[in-house]
Amino acid sequence: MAEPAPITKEELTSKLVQELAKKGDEIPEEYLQKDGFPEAIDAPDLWRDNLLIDFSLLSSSTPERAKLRSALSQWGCFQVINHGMETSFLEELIEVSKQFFALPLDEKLKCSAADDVFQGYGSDSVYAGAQTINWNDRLFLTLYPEEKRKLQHWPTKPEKFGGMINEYSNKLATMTEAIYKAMARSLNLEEDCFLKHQGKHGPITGRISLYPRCPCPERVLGLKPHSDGATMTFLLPEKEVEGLQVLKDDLWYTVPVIPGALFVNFGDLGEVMTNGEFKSVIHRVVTNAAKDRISMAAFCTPEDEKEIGPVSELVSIHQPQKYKKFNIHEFRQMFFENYAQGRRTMDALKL
Ligand SMILES: O=C(O)CCC(=O)C(=O)O
Ligand SMILES: [Fe+2]
Repeated sequence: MAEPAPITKEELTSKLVQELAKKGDEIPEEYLQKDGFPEAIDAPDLWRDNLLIDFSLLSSSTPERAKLRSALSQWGCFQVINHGMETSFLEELIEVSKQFFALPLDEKLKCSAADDVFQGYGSDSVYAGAQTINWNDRLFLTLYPEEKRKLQHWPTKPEKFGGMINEYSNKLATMTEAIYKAMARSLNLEEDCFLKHQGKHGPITGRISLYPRCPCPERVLGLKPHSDGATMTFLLPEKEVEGLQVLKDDLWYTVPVIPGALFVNFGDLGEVMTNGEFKSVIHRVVTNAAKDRISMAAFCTPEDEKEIGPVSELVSIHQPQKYKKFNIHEFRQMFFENYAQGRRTMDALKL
């Protein structure tokens, strides 16, 4: 199956959840989860202790790296604080994103994803195939490195948007490098082991999502259970509205919003790279009837020309290779095909 063909702006508009939500409380069948879905557990202490990483300690503290290792191998995610970005800056990023989604439709369509479904403003239903559709609209943008940005899809309004996103992306690129190093050291590997494998300037793609308030939250998901087609994802949530949940041992856990913290999760390419030492976490987003929710996800991937596969340092007689080797183009194709059929790409990557 090929990637989806471009669609017209009219088709795109007809699939926007924000427009649908304005029409009233009737929800089309294709958004409804037939059998509902299980509730999540609140375990706030876990997120304030075992799964909370102090970024400023990663380069100097062995215990902090051990905590990182344990979080990634057991859960595939953590929250990170003391990363050097002010809480007020992060809150403003969400605010500016809110302002984008609040613009008139015509203005937003200037960044439309109609001609390229993986860049710009649009909704998931465009390429969801015959499955239940996610209750969200989003703005997809290549954030890093700068020369890969497709600026025709970048909003010019609000005016602050471009500058703030630029600052944020550069900061994430620096953080990624430091986290890859700490991950390697936590596994007693050479510090540059994962960095060499990924390249220093692997693309970071942003996905800013709007989950409009939903009249039927018990039957509708903002984002269905999935794992990310990335090595690692940084997620900046809106401070007042929770929605993200992660799966561990068949139970769902609410991810609480910790002001100023970023949620970091491992994706499929990260699990492959570490030969399964670190897990690609399955997660989902629930909706709520009271408020819209905004989040900003940033997906880190390897440099395009890198071969993807488990690093040789984590393959041995005692630790057989668990995943195939492939390149990013093969991966994107597989990811899209599996996504459209509601399957996990991870399963197709196993040997
Ligand atoms: O909105 C969120 O909290 C999660 C977003 C996400 O999982 C994704 O975009 O892949
Ligand atoms: Fe995700």
